[in-house]
Amino acid sequence: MGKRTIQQAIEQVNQNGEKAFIPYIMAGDHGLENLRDQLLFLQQSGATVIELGIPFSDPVADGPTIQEAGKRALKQGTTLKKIFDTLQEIRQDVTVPIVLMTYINPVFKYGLERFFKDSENAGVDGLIIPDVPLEQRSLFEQHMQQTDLALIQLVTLTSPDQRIESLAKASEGFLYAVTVTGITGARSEVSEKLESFIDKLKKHSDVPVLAGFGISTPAQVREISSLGDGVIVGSRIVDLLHKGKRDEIFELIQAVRG
Ligand SMILES: O=P(O)(O)OC[C@@H](O)[C@@H](O)c1c[nH]c2ccccc12
Repeated sequence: MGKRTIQQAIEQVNQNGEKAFIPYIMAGDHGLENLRDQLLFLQQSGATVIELGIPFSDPVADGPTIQEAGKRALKQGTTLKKIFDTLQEIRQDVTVPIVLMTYINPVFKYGLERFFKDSENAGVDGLIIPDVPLEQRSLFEQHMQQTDLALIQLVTLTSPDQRIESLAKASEGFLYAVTVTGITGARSEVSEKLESFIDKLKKHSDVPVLAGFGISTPAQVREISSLGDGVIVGSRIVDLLHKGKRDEIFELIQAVRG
């Protein structure tokens, strides 16, 4: 468990000549009583790591699909405390590494020290906190250092070179290459600049480079995963899970196998 677990899981898949697939789901969408089943389904479908979103009332970086999932989760009474309790109960059944994606506000509300401690106790391996820039890391550095959690950094196509370098160096577990500018959600064309962008990231990063945002079809999964070490898919997974189309999720995940 911890920092190295995420990187190792991805590298192991890559060593087998395959790419990594990280599905994102919203914790508590359809009730936390279903979280175990959802995670096990993703694991059995071939997920390398799972990104689990914490529902929040003001999700500035989320597209409409994930915003709706967050609203559904909140309506079900999902709280951070209940998520940790559920994870603790089910964690031993789920073998894939888990990354929590949360905005900083719920973390402050929960209590910084308590958040990092409970994350670790619940078997969380890494964190994505998109609204805390690298420079502000000192906000929680002290508490984070007492844990073995990986802090995953996001880089965008529009980041200046120097910034790309520092983010690539700082990222733990993997480096998240944001492949479109703007919010999350499906889109149809692969950016031409993507290939050179991912090459550049690979050069500066000691951890695997995975691309995410706007990936929604098996063809896109195949194409984009081939440029780096794997892909992250959120909105499409959330949508298919909501509609009960599990066979399509399976197909999407299996697309990383070529
Ligand atoms: O939904 P998409 O377009 O497939 O993109 C993944 C993304 O949703 C997921 O990683 C995520 C959900 N919320 C976020 C907020 C910031 C960064 C990333 C995320």
